[in-house]
Amino acid sequence: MLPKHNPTQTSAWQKLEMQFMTLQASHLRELFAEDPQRFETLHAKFEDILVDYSKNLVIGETIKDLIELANEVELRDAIDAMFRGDKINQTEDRSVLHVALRNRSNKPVLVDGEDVMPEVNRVLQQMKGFSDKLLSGQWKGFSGKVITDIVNIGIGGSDLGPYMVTEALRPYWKSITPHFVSNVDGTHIAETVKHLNPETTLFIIASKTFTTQETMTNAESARAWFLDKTGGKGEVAKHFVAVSTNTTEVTKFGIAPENMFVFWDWVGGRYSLWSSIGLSIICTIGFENFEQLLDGAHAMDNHFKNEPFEKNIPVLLALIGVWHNNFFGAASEAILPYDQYLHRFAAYFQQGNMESNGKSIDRDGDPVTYQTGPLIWGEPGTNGQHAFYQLIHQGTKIVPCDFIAPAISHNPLGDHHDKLLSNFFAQTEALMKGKTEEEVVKELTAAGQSKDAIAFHTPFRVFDGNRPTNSILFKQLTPRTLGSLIAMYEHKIFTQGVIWNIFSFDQWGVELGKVLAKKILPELTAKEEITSHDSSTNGLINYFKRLKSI
Ligand SMILES: O=P(O)(O)OC[C@H]1O[C@@H](O)[C@H](O)[C@@H](O)[C@@H]1O
Repeated sequence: MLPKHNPTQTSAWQKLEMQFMTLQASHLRELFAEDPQRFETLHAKFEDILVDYSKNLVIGETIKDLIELANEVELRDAIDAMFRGDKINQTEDRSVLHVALRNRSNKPVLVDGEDVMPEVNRVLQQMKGFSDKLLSGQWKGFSGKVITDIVNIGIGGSDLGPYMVTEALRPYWKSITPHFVSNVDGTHIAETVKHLNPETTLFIIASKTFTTQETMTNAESARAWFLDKTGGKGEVAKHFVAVSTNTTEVTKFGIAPENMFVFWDWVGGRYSLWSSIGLSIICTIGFENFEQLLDGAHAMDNHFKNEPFEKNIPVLLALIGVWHNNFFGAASEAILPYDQYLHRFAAYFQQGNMESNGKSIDRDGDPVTYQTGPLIWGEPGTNGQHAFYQLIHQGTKIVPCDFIAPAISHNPLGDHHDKLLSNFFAQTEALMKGKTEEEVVKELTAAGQSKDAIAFHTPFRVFDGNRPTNSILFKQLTPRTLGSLIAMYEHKIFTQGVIWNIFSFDQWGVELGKVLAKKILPELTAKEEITSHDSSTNGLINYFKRLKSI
């Protein structure tokens, strides 16, 4: 079980409140001027990944108190409980063992007294065998042609991870092109299959439960499209495989047991890309590259499990996040990768973070009296700079940002990468330093502006600065590095959940809407006026029906 502590009742919290009083009156520019060693003291390294957290309004003492907070809430015990396989997902009575999926040491991990590693390795070998056959052309479609395209049909955790990773690792693609269909909006599947050849396309139906409305609807439509396009000659068994924990439902759908790849209830949907949910990743980048991804995550797992908190990157990032969220009142965090390949990274961690820590009931069942998970958002640099950075630089809200960049591009075109990285460095410097009134006046005077013009223009051109950022810099976006980066954020989320005393591995908040949608569905085709809801919902449904002339 996880230890339970109200973080605001710890002595560290009181100390942090005092620190906040002092620090909120200081400016990062001064802190850098006062301490030339600031970068040296406030950065951490893991393999070639450097995390610079010196551009946050913290001093050594703050980090010390934040670590004391982690100690007071017994974070170390919580980490051990997860790795040990304790049922820390108490509201679903499940272990939380995505770390076992990438446990490259193969040391036994017990769930209900049974080692899960043999099963994990068996499914990995099954996926290797399948992807080898597919990529070598040995697996043929019903008409004898090799598979050129795969379509992963899944949603949430059964879509976001594989989609993000295959996009991030495009330089490692082999002979098969992956496609992803998630939305129940018919446009998604229709537009995806439009240009595909059913003879050379394989569908992977990915769903932990195999009951998710969106996925099952899309899977049925895919099967109908396949049978229609092949004039009924197509063999479903050669073009459909499934990834699920639910063997009964998979069999009912008509997928042969040998074409089913299982995983287990101790794998959370949003932590499942390491399991057979990663089948589309393996079929795209090959098994060896997927192993590298697992290796990178495993190395980060060991770092998280063993490093003292002073040097522990996920813990430090989590603590700094708590500092911004609970003391400075920052409601969101932006993830800003300066790497086009990471264009789905923020979207991926929107689910990872917000579904895990978007909770308001503590582990005793009581409402929390403090802020929990932040809103997560972001776009790749430099696109964001020309869109929403205005607010980050001069708006009324504090948006702590993670800037992420590789030193070496997979596409070394002219000076593109140096230009990209010059922006990466410039933005965090600008956000930290800002631009003073004095500097603006000097600049306008040098430009020959009149006194009146200077007086008018100055306030708009001042930048307060003092805006917090982390910079995460590494050599190149390889499968191994990506594995480490994903695991780093996963463990940051875990750490924060422990501090906030909430259950990070359930998602009851998504259920209510699903239930109501089921109730509404038949009402949309019923002849009569709908009166069973509130006036707004009734009004909207009835107007929709009028528009559709039902
Ligand atoms: O993989 P499944 O069972 O189809 O579930 C997909 C998604 O369903 C959503 O309802 C859950 O909130 C997600 O956590 C989950 O990833």
